[in-house]
Amino acid sequence: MTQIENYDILVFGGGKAGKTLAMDQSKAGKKVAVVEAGMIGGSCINVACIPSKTLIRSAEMTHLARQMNEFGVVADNVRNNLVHARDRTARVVAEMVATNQAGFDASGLSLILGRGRFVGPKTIEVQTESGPRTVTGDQVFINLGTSADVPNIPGLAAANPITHVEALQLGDLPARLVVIGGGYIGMELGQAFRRLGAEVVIVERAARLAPREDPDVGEAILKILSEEGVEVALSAFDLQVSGRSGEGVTVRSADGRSFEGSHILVASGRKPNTFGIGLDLAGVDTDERGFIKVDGQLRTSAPGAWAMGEVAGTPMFTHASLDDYRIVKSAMAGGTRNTSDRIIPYCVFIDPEFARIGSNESDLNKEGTPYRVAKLPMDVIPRARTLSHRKGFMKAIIAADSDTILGFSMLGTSAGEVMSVVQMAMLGGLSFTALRDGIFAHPTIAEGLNMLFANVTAPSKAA
Ligand SMILES: Cc1cc2nc3c(=O)[nH]c(=O)nc-3n(C[C@H](O)[C@H](O)[C@H](O)COP(=O)(O)OP(=O)(O)OC[C@H]3O[C@@H](n4cnc5c(N)ncnc54)[C@H](O)[C@@H]3O)c2cc1C
Ligand SMILES: NC(=O)c1ccc[n+]([C@@H]2O[C@H](COP(=O)([O-])OP(=O)(O)OC[C@H]3O[C@@H](n4cnc5c(N)ncnc54)[C@H](O)[C@@H]3O)[C@@H](O)[C@H]2O)c1
Repeated sequence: MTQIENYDILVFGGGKAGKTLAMDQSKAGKKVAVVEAGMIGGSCINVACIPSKTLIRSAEMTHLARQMNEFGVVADNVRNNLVHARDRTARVVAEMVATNQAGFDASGLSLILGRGRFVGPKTIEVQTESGPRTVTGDQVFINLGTSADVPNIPGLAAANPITHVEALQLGDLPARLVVIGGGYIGMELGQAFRRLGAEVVIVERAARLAPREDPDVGEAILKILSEEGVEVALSAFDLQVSGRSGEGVTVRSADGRSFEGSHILVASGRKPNTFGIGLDLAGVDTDERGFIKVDGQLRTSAPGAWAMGEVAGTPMFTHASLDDYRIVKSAMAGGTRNTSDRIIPYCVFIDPEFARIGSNESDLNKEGTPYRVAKLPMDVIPRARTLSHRKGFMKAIIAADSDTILGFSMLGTSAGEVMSVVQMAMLGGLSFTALRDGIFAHPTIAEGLNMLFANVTAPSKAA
């Protein structure tokens, strides 16, 4: 065994929560090490949110350029250069990696690059370029993230499918991309590749897109994608794949439908990076899917070991992982913040965006909770007309017997930003009338909130 190096704080996996905690604790004077396989700054900036949103922006610009006539601009023969788009994406990623590296350096933490695995409680062996190192921590924080799951579909693994990692680095546009899964990644990248010039077919096993959202959301997204030429095959079960990605593939569903493509992208969910890393030797328990079991303050079953971010079953968003850091920091200082007392917003970066905070109709119907609903089509909002961004709607959910805002969903331009306005009202405990009667600048998209909340009906009187 190599000589053991001891740290006060040992962070295993440098995702959003882990790197933030590590810098914070190092600046506070603790001796801190981060064991990271190679993605400085974690998956968000290297292979996930940042490169996908950067490529999506290139796709959006291409799409807009094709519509220039509508705006009185003559732009003929518009086409996308994927190599330039890819290089722009790589530059944005490189800048953010450099910013993260500078942050690590300034904080004084030790970054140990190499794949790690537990060899005992709070003890990790790391395979670094210069050989194995063994490190321990008084407290260990596991933030290992997840990877694309390649489902057990006959022929899929043999087809050598690409994942988001390869898709975001392509220099040659696939002629026809078959996407397995119509969730976040499938919808975002499916639309982007269509706009970049590829034919795209999304094969989804659920009966509608965005199945966790209200049916009107999935229907509206389906219409938007279909109008752009993205083919969407719903209720596609028991798939079988033949061929190889890059050479030609065929996907068949049980009902006899067949989808051909040049490439296949798998986007059907994620699996935790917990396999083969000795969690049993560390005394850290996992659930049947491999996610680490934690309590409400993110403690694992092993004393002095915590888990944060996706690997701990936290909703798969960077801002949720960041909030795990806040919860752990609070818990370390004796605080009581808990994962059960937070509402996590999210935004799907299709165009127009879809964003949600709090409950939707489907959630409340399932619970049997009565509510009031107000809906507003985007095309009545003056700003949406000036921008020619008329698609989608806003929807607010209000308690049946009080003015409390229970939730907000929006499919429309700037949905992520407008949702944050409603989120602040919810966090501040404001009633919906504050958004109905507040003065918003004209003409902004947020101004639509005045109109939306003016549509809330009066509470029903108890009999
Ligand atoms: C294509 C895509 C787009 C996304 N877009 C968004 C978005 O727009 N907005 C949003 O909020 N979320 C988005 N997400 C989700 C988001 O990326 C994650 O929720 C976020 O990065 C938080 O991850 P994390 O902190 O759990 O861990 P990660 O950031 O995944 O970090 C885990 C780290 O552990 C390291 N690691 C793993 N195993 C080992 C090992 N054995 N030894 C050493 N190191 C190891 C990995 O290299 C990695 O750096 C997207 C995800 C994908 C895949
Ligand atoms: N904008 C964002 O915040 C953003 C963007 C991308 C990813 N993410 C995060 O990453 C997570 C993973 O994304 P994802 O798109 O891989 O997963 P997802 O859970 O969002 O969607 C997976 C989809 O694949 C379908 N599916 C599963 N197995 C299938 C099969 N065998 N055949 C056909 N369809 C199948 C599911 O029904 C589902 O609709 C997301 O849940 C999200 O939390 C967030």
